[in-house]
Amino acid sequence: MSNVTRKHTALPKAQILIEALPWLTRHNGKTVVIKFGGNAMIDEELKAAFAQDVVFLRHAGLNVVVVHGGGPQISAALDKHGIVSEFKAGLRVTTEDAMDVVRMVLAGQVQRELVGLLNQHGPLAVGLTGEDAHTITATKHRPEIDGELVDIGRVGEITAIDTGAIEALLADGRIPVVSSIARSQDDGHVYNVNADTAAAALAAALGAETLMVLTDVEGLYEDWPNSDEVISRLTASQLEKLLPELSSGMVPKMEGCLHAVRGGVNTARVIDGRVQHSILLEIFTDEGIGTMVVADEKPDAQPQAQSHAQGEPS
Ligand SMILES: Nc1ncnc2c1ncn2[C@@H]1O[C@H](COP(=O)(O)OP(=O)(O)O)[C@@H](O)[C@H]1O
Ligand SMILES: CC(=O)N[C@@H](CCC(=O)OP(=O)(O)O)C(=O)O
Repeated sequence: MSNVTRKHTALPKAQILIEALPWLTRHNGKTVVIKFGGNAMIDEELKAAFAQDVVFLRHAGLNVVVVHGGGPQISAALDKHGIVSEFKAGLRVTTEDAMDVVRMVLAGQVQRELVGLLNQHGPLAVGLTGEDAHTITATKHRPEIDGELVDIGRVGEITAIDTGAIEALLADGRIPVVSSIARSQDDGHVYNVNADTAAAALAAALGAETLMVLTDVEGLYEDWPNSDEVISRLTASQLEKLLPELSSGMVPKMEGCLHAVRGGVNTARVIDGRVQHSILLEIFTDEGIGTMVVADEKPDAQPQAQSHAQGEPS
């Protein structure tokens, strides 16, 4: 291949990199928390592409924190142990025996695998659970179902986040990979925390710019399961109104997005983790793919928007 031909074939690649510049400039030095859902870990190729995207962001100057799920992997392991999986209010009913399995699968299998994939690109990833260095502290969670508080075992409600260990890792150029297990603040147990909830709490506590939640749907469907119309953007207040209508896995996910945005995170996004390089796709589309949750418009911005609408010809 001649030098001229080489230049011609490389030019579109340079243009593609330049298209990412505004996003990368905006995010340089900022923190992004990426939640990789167990349902999005479909095959080896997808997991490898996820690791490439995360490492790319890290090398592009972002502080990346990975929080991983593993719901289907836990259910499969519980099944092998003859323990039936049951969910209430979108959360796994976690007996003491089940908790051992949850911890083994999340910290011993899923987290180890992701750390391994990331570290194929260099000495970057360090795995930890919420138990380490008091990163996540919880107390027993009793969700309210039909007006009654129910006991769902060793499921934790986050009471405190200590970002010290994660921040030290980020300052050292590492990629923390966090399993959603919490230490107890009062009874010496460990608790199972939904990974969306953990990711959102960490994003808020870290003052992250963005929370990205990778799952197995395109985003939040407007009228699930009847239609596949994805809501592309909604404000915190709009989401709050929608919450009571949501079901199953979307409940902790969207509650988490709301918590993150109300806690100061600029945008929380639910994106389709089944699409290869879905994280990088976000960089190249201004509005992003999937569903984006943003803070409510500032009060002083509203009158302007209203007067503009009023002034329009009917
Ligand atoms: N309104 C909705 N829009 C999209 N998905 C929904 C909605 N309501 C419920 N779901 C369900 O939530 C699931 C995603 O949550 P979950 O299974 O917990 O995934 P993950 O392992 O990624 O956390 C979807 O696969 C879908 O079955
Ligand atoms: C309390 C609770 O439900 N914990 C979750 C933790 C894993 C998780 O959240 O994984 P996904 O993100 O893949 O769903 C569970 O036991 O399944």
